[in-house]
Order: sequence, then C-alpha cells, then structure tokens
Amino acid sequence: MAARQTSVSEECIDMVTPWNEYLSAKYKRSFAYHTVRNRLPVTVTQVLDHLSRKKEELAQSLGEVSREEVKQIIGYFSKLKNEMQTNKPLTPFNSNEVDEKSWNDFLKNSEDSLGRPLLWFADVWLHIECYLYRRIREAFALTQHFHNYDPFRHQKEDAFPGSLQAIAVVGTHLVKVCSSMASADTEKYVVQFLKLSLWGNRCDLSISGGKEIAQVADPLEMISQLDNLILANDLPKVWDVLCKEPSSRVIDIIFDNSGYELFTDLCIAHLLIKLKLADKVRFHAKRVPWFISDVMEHDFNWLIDEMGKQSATPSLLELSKEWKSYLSSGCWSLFDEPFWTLPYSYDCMKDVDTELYNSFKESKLLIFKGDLNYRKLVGDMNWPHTEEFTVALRGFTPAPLVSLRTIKADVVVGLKPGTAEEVAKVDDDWLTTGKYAVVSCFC
Ligand SMILES: O=P(O)(O)OC[C@@]1(O)O[C@H](CO)[C@@H](O)[C@@H]1O
Ligand SMILES: [Mn+2]
Repeated sequence: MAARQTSVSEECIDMVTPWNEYLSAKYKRSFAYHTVRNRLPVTVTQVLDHLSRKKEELAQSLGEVSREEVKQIIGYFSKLKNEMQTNKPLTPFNSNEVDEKSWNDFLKNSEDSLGRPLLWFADVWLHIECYLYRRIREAFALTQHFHNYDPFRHQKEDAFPGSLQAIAVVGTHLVKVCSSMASADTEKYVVQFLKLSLWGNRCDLSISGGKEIAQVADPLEMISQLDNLILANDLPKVWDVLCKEPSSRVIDIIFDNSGYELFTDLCIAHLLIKLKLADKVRFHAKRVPWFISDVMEHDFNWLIDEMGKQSATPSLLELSKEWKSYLSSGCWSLFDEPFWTLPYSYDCMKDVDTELYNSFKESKLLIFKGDLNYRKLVGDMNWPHTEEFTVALRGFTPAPLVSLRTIKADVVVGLKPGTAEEVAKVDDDWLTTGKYAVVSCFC
C-alpha cells in the first residue's frame, strides 16, 4: 500500500468548502476542520479523564483485572488521539462486533484507486466522525469487564435534573391536552409538539463539548417565540401527511439525543397514538455509544423509569406507566439496527440494509431527529442553500419523511433565495450553533 502524506498542514487547504463538494476537514475554514482538529480530540480526552478518575472505584467494584483493562483502554485512546492528530490512515476494526464486516468493507471500498486508505484530515467528515465513535466503542469491546460500557452514560444521566422542570411542564401540558382536546385544535397541538421536539434538538452534549445544557424552565412559552428562527418550515406538509388515511398506520421516529429531546419525541409518539393518527410507533436508537448524547436502549428505558419516580409530578407518573404499557402491548417498539452506527448516508440504505429500507416502505411517516440524521439524509455535501431537499435526498424516499433539525453543521438546503444571506448578515456562525432550525419534508 502506497503511503500518503500524513501531515495535517500539508493535507489541508486554507479555504471554505466549495459548493457541491463533500464536507471535509481538508478545508481549513470549515466546521469539519474545527471538529476534527479541536472538538473530537476533546471528546477523546474527556473519556480518558473520566476513566482515569474512576480507576480506583472501578477496581474496587470489578476487581484488580479491571485496573489492567482501564490501563489498556487509556492506552488505546492515547494512540487513537495521536492517530487523529497526525493524520494517520483509518485502520480496520478487529474486535468481533456484529457490524465489523460492514465497517471493514466500507473502509476497504473507500480506498482510492491506488489502494490508499482514508485519512482523518482528507476524507468525508461524516465518515471520519462516525469512525471516531466506532473506535471509541472498540476500545471497550476489546475488554472483558467493560464490554458494554457506555463512557457517555454519566453525562447523559447527569443532564437529566437540569431538564426535569421543563419535562414536567411539557408532560403536564401533554396529559391535559390529551384529556380535553377539541377536534378543531388537533392540528394546533400536533404542530406545537413537533416544534417542541424540533427545539429539543438544541440539547445535544456533543455540541456543548459534553457540558450539561439545562433546558429553559418553560419550553411552551419559549417555542412560541422561535418561529422566525425556523428557516424552512414544512410543518403544514407534515400535517397533511399525518391526516391522510393511507394503508399504513405505522410511524417511525429515528432518535437523536437522550434526555429532554428524547422526552419530547416520546410526547409526539404519545399524541399520535392518542389522536389515532397512528396505531404503532417504531423507535430507532443507537446500539453503540454515539456522538455523546445519542439514545441507546438503556437511555430510553432509564428515562421512562426516572419519570416513574417523580412523585411530585403526577403527569409524569401517568405517562411513565402508559408508555410502559405501550411497550409491552407492542403499540410502541424500540429497535437499534446496526445501520445507524455505520458511516453511510441514507441513500445507501437500500443496498446496505435492504431489510430496514423495506420496513420503512410500510411507514406513514419517517421522523428523523437532529443534525447528524440530517447530514446523513443530504449526504454531508455542501449543497447550495437553495437546493431542494428532495434533490439533496438523492433517491432516499422509501416513504414520506420529515427532518426536524436545529442547524449545527455547515450544510443546509431548502432555503428561499436570500434567506441564507440575510441570516449570515446578523449571525456569522448561524450554521453551527443550533440557534436556527429547519423542518424539511418529502412527501
Ligand atoms: O445530531 P445532533 O445531536 O443534533 O448533533 C450532532 C453534532 O453536535 O455533532 C456533529 C459535529 O460533531 C454535528 O453534526 C452536530 O453539531
Ligand atoms: Mn446527537
């Protein structure tokens, strides 16, 4: 295999991402570069620090062997950080996980025509960033005691108390709305809860560098003031899809983050069932720790259990009970297909996971949450901002779908001519802070 240049400074070009090119850290004036250069090493360092701090505690509860394994993991992460910072080739996985062949095939097939592997600062940002989280997973997969360890769990759980008040306000509102809604108000409330879930996507621990973000105390009050920050708003189209009486009564929600955002997603699922706009909701979570705050099965069950302990808020007790019964009756179901933690954009789903793609064909509506799902929908490419969402999907249209996403990466489509320029005038960093949002629908 021929060696490629590995120096970061030689590999990167001092420019913004050109239009219609893939986002990549090779463009020094891009968010991808900032992420690979600064944000991702911080994520690895935080995991390292966490383990170093917990070493004693873990050795006491798991035994002396675990101490050796913590050392092994720390060594793995130091090496990983070095590989990233010195722009080394992306190496294959070797820990016998269920998705290993898919990942290694992907890496092999991504080599260039001379057989040179991917590099951290040269290739598609989406692939690089997903690879990092899969490598974090591998460090634990290679051990015995930490095989299923989620190094981000403490951050996800620690963020919960800060959003409890907001959860209580929204939960109490949901219960009230469901018990007394006039049919003329149905659209109003469905749209309101879709907006709550949209803005819930601001709560992502990966954008805040792992720091807790407390949710505002009254999100109902807040969302009514944020409409002008939704730069493309297809909510009316979403409502039309939901009202139609097609053969399918199944809705899919492809989760993003745990905690408050997850709670708002479950509120939508609750409302859709109560209003008989769906008979079944299928949720899709991640099977490995992902982008710090993404929902895994444990986080999902943990949230519903925690709600069931909030005796000061009867609505949360009621919802917790009802959601458990939805799960046991099969009205709600949770999946964690390996596809979501592969690096592929969604136009590849049909070939890479045909079963998942075919199951989506049965859906009335696919609801994709968050920034990373958006990047995978539009292929992590720097589309002109006025490009149509449907074009950017490049054929990924198994069923009607909507993306509810606050903008945290420098790609966005579906804007009216002039909108991007107007926003850029007032906010330099409008593409990366999560202040603005889009609701983009294909139907
Ligand atoms: O998908 P989410 O949780 O909304 O956001 C994930 C995120 O924080 O991570 C990526 C950069 O590291 C960005 O796409 C985005 O900012
Ligand atoms: Mn996320």
